[in-house]
Amino acid sequence: MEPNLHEFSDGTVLAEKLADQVAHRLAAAVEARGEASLAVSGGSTPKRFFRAIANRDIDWAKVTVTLVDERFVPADHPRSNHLLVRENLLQGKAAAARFIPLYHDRPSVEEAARVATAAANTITPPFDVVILGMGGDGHTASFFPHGSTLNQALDAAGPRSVLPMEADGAEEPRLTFSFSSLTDAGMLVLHIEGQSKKDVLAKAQEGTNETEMPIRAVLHRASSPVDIYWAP
Ligand SMILES: O=C(O)[C@H](O)[C@@H](O)[C@H](O)[C@H](O)COP(=O)(O)O
Repeated sequence: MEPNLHEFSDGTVLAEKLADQVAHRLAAAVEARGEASLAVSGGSTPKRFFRAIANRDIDWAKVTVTLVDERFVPADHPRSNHLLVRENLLQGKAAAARFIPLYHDRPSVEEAARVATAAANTITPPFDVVILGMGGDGHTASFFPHGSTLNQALDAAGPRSVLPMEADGAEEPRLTFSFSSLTDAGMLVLHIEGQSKKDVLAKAQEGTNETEMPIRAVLHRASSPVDIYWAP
């Protein structure tokens, strides 16, 4: 299934439009089921989107927010995605949302992943909305090239779970939802900005080697349609 490319004049216009679409999807889920779920990425790109969605007028008390991946650092560490979400998304109206962290203070990232998997299993699958980013090396979530658990993480038949991941491209051990947890979302979005990311996307779309560019797994075999949101 070919991804749908949505291009915008700048990151602010993109953030507002994406926030409209995500809010609509979450509100519809709450209307239909009495609950909704949103899994977001960390990094620098999502910040404007977080601030835009935070004040959309939906029943946030019925929305569960989590992360597609997390650095294995405490929530007060500057590289924590939980910190990023707490400071930019779980504000205003969205402060009422339930947040499920991936980081847990355990002696190993493997033990933290087991605890995170149990906590994540309280979220009714599939996610209503998943927002992925992409690194310049073609990673997404914490599916890093040649990552320590990459084959397991990208296995479409694998269990819905949070896995530990270590890789040369990751500054610290990571916790990441598996491919099977993320790619059947009601709304599956890849949010990238800048020409260099667009060039990386084009290279990813041309090739097939997922170990080299794990984003290819999402682009080529996600069960949900992929909506790419891009601005210069
Ligand atoms: O924890 C993370 O870093 C993210 O989940 C990661 O997958 C991110 O989406 C890309 O690295 C892009 O990051 P930027 O938006 O900062 O380029």
